[in-house]
Amino acid sequence: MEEKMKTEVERSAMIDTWLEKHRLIYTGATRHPFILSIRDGTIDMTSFKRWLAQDYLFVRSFVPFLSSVLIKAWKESDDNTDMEIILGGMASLSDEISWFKREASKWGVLLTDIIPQKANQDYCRFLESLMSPDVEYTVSITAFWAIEAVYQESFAHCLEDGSKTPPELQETCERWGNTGFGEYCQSLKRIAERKLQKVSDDVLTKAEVLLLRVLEHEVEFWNMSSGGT
Ligand SMILES: Cc1ncc(CN)c(N)n1
Repeated sequence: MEEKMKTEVERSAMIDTWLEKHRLIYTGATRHPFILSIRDGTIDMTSFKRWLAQDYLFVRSFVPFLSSVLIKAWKESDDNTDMEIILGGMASLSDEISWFKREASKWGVLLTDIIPQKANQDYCRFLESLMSPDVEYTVSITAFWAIEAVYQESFAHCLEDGSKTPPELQETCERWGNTGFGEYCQSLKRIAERKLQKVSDDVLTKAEVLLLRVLEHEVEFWNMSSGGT
């Protein structure tokens, strides 16, 4: 009894504990030079257009991943509201795809001709691996939260007082940096935290490892957008 309670205490706020433990990579993903260059107004527009085109492809791959999370919620969740929160995420992805199309046409980016770069291919392959039914709902929802949270934290940073985000990029930052998106990320985090309290140590370790993989892929995605590999 005492042992079980100790475990529950240790597992409360598991995600915050992991973010503390892996602070360096988390900061690398949420305060990347690409984001800092938007925030200080020095962004190279070639990099922005590269990001826009590559992220459009990424978001298209994100839809089936999200569908797999929805199916897992339906099968494995002990709380009906999980499905509604994830469904809300699906709806906003549909909106996101329309936004990418409008934004691309504004910047003269042809979305039909884009070739996915290596970092994008690797990330999309990773998403596909998470779609396997062998990946537990808890692991998937933790990864899903991390993917959304990196964008939320990154773009919200470009909207803070003192930032010099160019007016033409304001809308992009608001898309992920707005408070509604922040609340949605908080809801995903609460689902993940609730599930992480109940899983075996093996699944807990798997969720932590995959959370780290997400952060690494996010850093690589920003590097690619900045003009790296
Ligand atoms: C690479 C990446 N990561 C996260 C998101 C937020 N859905 C995104 N659009 N692109």
